[in-house]
Amino acid sequence: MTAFIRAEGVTLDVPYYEQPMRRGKNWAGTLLSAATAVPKRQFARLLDDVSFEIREGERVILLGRNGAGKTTLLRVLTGAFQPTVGSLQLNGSRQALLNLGLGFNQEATVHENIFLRATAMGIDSAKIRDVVESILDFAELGNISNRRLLTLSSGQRMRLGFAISTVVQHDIMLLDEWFGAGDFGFMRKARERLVDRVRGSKIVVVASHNMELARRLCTSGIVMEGGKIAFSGPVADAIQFYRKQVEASGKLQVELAVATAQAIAARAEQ
Ligand SMILES: Nc1ncnc2c1ncn2[C@@H]1O[C@H](COP(=O)(O)OP(=O)(O)OP(=O)(O)O)[C@@H](O)[C@H]1O
Repeated sequence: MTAFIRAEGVTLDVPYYEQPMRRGKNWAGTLLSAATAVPKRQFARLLDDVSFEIREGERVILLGRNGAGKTTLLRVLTGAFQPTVGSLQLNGSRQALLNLGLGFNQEATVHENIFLRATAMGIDSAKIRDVVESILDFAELGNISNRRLLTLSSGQRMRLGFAISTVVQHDIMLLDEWFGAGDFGFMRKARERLVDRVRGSKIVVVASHNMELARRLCTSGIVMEGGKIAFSGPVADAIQFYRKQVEASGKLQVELAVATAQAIAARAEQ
């Protein structure tokens, strides 16, 4: 089976509620306005007419400044969000490393959480039974597998999430940043497994600000800006485009700061 991802005119609108200013003349007024204020329902366009095709063998880095839409696009690719308009086709099994804590039940034990999470990932129960020991081994949690999840440290939970998410090799790998999970020793082990999974994947899409990673790992790049694709092409060109974009915005900010300082100085002289 040949893996591919094809997005055509993908647009995503999400509803959100805007809270009116809750400020009274005194604390009683503030309390009253907070109690009676009605939030206004609005829609935000997070992705706007996004089209691209990723073929088998491609490793794509999503670049862009904070809030450009990289994580949102990854969430659409995982199936967490359905496009409002446009179409998305994915051929191949997906492995998403976006939120390692997703699907955990705090009250359930470590052992039970492995079954919960792996089932949610679409792994059948016979396969889960086969891999449960290796997950516990990798996460180094075998000795506390009967403890409830809420008693674990955040690093231990992250290790568990990582071990479950990467236990099976998939065709398409979706990554949000090249994250660190757990302490130094575990991070080294996690990185090795990640490199292994990346090598074994037919398609990789990773959102990152890390240029070095982009150059080493990826074949092409997509630069996002305001929920749209600003550039798409070979990784070296994408990095160059992104660098120029960042430099231009830096220059603009300096120019704005200078203009503001000059305006303040001119006013002070009047
Ligand atoms: N549920 C939501 N409702 C409203 N706006 C949202 C929602 N989720 C994300 N956004 C907005 O969408 C935009 C894109 O967010 P996204 O997380 O995709 O950015 P990003 O490119 O991954 O940024 P970063 O590099 O900071 O991680 C941001 O302006 C964010 O505030």
